[in-house]
Amino acid sequence: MAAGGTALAKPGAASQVWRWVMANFGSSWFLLGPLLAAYAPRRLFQTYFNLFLRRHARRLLNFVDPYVSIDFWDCPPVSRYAALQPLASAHDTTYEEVKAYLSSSCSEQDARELRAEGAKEGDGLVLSLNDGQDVADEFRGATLWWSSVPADELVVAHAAHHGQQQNTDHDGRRCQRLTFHRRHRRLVVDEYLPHVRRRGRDILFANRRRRLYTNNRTTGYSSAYDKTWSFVNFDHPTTFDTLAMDPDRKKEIMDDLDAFRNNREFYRRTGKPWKRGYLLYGPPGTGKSTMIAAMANYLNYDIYDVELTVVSNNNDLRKLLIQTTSKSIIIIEDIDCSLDLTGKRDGKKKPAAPTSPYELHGGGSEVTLSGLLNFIDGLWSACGGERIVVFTTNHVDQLDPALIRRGRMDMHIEMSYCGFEAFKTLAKNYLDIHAHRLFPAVEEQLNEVELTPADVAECLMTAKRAGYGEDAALEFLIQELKKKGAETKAAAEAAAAAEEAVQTNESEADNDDDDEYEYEEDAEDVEEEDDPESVIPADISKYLVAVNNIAGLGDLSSIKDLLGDIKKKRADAKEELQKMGTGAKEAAVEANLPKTENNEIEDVRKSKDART
Ligand SMILES: Nc1ncnc2c1ncn2[C@@H]1O[C@H](COP(=O)(O)OP(=O)(O)OP(=O)(O)O)[C@@H](O)[C@H]1O
Repeated sequence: MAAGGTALAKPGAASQVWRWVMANFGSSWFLLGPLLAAYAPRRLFQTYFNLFLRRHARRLLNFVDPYVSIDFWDCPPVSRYAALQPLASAHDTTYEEVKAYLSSSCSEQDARELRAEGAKEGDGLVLSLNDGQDVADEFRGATLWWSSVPADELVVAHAAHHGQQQNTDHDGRRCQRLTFHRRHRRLVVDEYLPHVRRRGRDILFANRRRRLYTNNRTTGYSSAYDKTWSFVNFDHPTTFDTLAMDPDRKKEIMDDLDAFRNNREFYRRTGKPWKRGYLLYGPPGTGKSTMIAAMANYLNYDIYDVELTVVSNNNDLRKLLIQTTSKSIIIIEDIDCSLDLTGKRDGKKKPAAPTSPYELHGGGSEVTLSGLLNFIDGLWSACGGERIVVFTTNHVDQLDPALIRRGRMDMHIEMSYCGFEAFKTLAKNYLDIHAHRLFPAVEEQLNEVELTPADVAECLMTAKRAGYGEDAALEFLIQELKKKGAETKAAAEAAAAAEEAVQTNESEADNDDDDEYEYEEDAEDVEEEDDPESVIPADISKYLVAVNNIAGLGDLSSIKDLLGDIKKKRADAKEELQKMGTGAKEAAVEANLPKTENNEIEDVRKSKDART
């Protein structure tokens, strides 16, 4: 307007310009003007602006306002359909991560008006900026500002700018805005934002409530609506501090877990999937399950407890794996009892006879060793990363070596009977004592007796429940250990006696076999030498003394018959002997067998007499 005013103030000059324009462009302007006005005045202007002016305008704008902003929108609620797609449901979590990051920054910084919301999981609170508040953040020498912008404000501005209807999709949503100088653009995009996301993820992970999952029975016909895993919150109180085991071994395991957790780059560099297998083996009650709980608490991981017997086939097993999250421990307890996994890797297992209505309708598990091996370290096992697989067993020797070879089960951990160091942990847990005058006596007994930590824990619990003090509780434990020692000794003696008896019987049986062997050889010699005397070896006289009586028979065929009969009789007698107890056996050897043989010999003699 000011320029127009000046022009009006100088009519002479203006009319001169006008005259010049009309002289040069008058005719064509009069022709084109109405056309342009009718068809494309606005478009023409936009094109002209984009081509020639925008660059200059932008330069000017940069000069006036060199700041760039990035908005992070709250995600719309996940649709029901998306929630049913396990792989697709990984919706963008950036907003949550940014908010978690800001939550920690906000509490440290001096923003005055904050908004507090309950964390989605766990008991924590998420603090965020109230509308209109902003907070500065420093990163590698750059200053950046975060502010919370109400969605309505953004929507109105956006709609006004584009001349559109207000989009109601944004209702109730919020936006976190990051503002920074344009010279930090690369730093922000390449380093700062990944840092914010990583840190936010860590905060969300630390605040979440841990879960213990178990797999639901599958039928082989699962649909997208089937829930593969069910879960409860995992609140097991066991830690490595309360786990009773040798401290050096415990430290070794903790170091191994640390090395696993902190070595993401190492796994990436070496091309190994980021996972590790642990085999826990030992007698019942030595703390295998307790160890898993301690591991989960130490790493802050979720637990997926796989019940193999309700997984119908290898395909369903793979689906289970896909639906586990990273930072988790997948366990298969009592792997030796879970399924018959001793079959050939590729061979299909022979279906067992159905034992329940479920199995009758085709519900039995067809998971094979091969399927399980793929589950542990096939291609699918690498998805997600940061996973630990744990097998437990009471009978490590019964497992297929392929299942537990190093590389699959990287660390084999033996959980053994309670030693003195382990006892000290239990004494601290249950009696709250670190040392006591009775400890040496307990140590002495523990060196003698094999008692599981579960047994020792139960003793101390019983003493505690009975209201015993420290002295009485330890005395009680010592008595229990002595009792157990006496029982063990008696059992060992009985076992040794039984063993000795078995060995005696076996050596007797061996002697018998030797006798038979020699006897057969001698009988063959008889045929050749035709000398009945030589048939009777003297050293088997214990059972065959009566045979000497027929030395004068002289009839080879009768002797052969006799030998055959005696042999059969002895075999029968031996079989009977094996069924008898030791005392009865001796009696039979002394009394029955010779008598039987004598009778037999007598019978043969009679038949011989009859023939002659
Ligand atoms: N090493 C241990 N440290 C602390 N407590 C233990 C330990 N071992 C056993 N316990 C106690 O005994 C109970 C049973 O132990 P746990 O279930 O861990 O044994 P397990 O070896 O897994 O037995 P199973 O082979 O029968 O499953 C636990 O609840 C715990 O209270």
